[in-house]
Amino acid sequence: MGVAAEQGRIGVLLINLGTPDAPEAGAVRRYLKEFLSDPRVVEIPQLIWQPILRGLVLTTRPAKSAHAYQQVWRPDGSPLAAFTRGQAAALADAFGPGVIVDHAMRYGSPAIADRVRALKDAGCDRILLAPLYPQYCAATTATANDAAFAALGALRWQPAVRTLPPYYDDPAYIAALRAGVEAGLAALDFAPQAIVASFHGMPQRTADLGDPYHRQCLETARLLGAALGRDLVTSFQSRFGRAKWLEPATDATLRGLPARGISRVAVIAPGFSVDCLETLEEVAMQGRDAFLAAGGEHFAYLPCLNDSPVGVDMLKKLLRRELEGWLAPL
Ligand SMILES: C=CC1=C(C)c2cc3[nH]c(cc4nc(cc5[nH]c(cc1n2)c(C)c5CCC(=O)O)C(CCC(=O)O)=C4C)c(C)c3C=C
Ligand SMILES: [Fe+2]
Ligand SMILES: [Fe+2]
Repeated sequence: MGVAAEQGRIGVLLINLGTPDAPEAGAVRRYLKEFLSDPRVVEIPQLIWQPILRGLVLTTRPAKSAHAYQQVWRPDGSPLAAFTRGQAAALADAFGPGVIVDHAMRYGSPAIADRVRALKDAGCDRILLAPLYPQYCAATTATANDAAFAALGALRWQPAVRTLPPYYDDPAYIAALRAGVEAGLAALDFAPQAIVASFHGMPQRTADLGDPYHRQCLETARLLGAALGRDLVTSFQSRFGRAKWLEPATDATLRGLPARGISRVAVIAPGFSVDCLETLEEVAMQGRDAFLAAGGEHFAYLPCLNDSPVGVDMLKKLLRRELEGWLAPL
């Protein structure tokens, strides 16, 4: 395509992780191959990792994961994709006619490179990249930005670019989480003795090498606990592979609560911008089963902010702030 006919627009690109196109082994295999081949995600030299990935992981995991995806798939697709589309749609007109809000996925579609080019072709000479991860992790935030920068590297006439910083301690994020938890608790027919805040895990080594993700999760939990006026039990889920991951693990934590006299629990996943396989299947289904099997009596999973008005308002606030100087002050 030639030079865009119109310039002077601003693009906002919401970026999330990505998800398979269908809850079937073939589609899951394609997704996992791209995801787990990212050196930002699995930090093992490719010469060693690729034979394990192709010979072992991609021959066994896709069928199991496809089965898990089938438990949560919606008529309009993967929950992660549907909620991310919902966020982009709800934000579409948030910043006026000169601002185009779009969304992309780091793995699968819509691809980041395609959406960056589309924004440029639509006349955006300024783009705000917004990886929707409250806590920074190189395996999520950095690789999303890397992919966008790689796409920019192919352009003769690059737009100016900003990136949304992590927002793990932002008062607007904590307030939105608090509102979501309070509404969720009010709708329950039991009073939980504990609230478990489950974050996605990562290898302990990644934290030791300087990734701030772990301490940003702990800070989010501390601030949210203070806002709610009660301590949260913090844990880390979705362990992958044999290395030591962040602890305590969510499944072990849930299994251990009844023995500590806690038989009524609510679980939240504040690190996930939207509900997805990891929250809806691993926590809300497997976690519930584990807790009840260990003697728990009441279990509730409270949804992520997703495309709720409270969640979208919070994103609007964060994004508007990053657009300061590009847009006239409010
Ligand atoms: C080496 C493995 C992984 C690291 C490191 C990792 C970090 C990480 N992931 C998220 C958010 C999500 N992960 C999701 C799925 C998922 N994650 C891994 C592995 C690692 N994640 C796998 C193999 C999978 C696929 C599912 C499976 O086969 O079990 C998802 C959900 C995707 C969906 O389609 O719904 C999210 C979201 C974060 C925030 C993070 C940082 C620490
Ligand atoms: Fe993950
Ligand atoms: Fe999982």
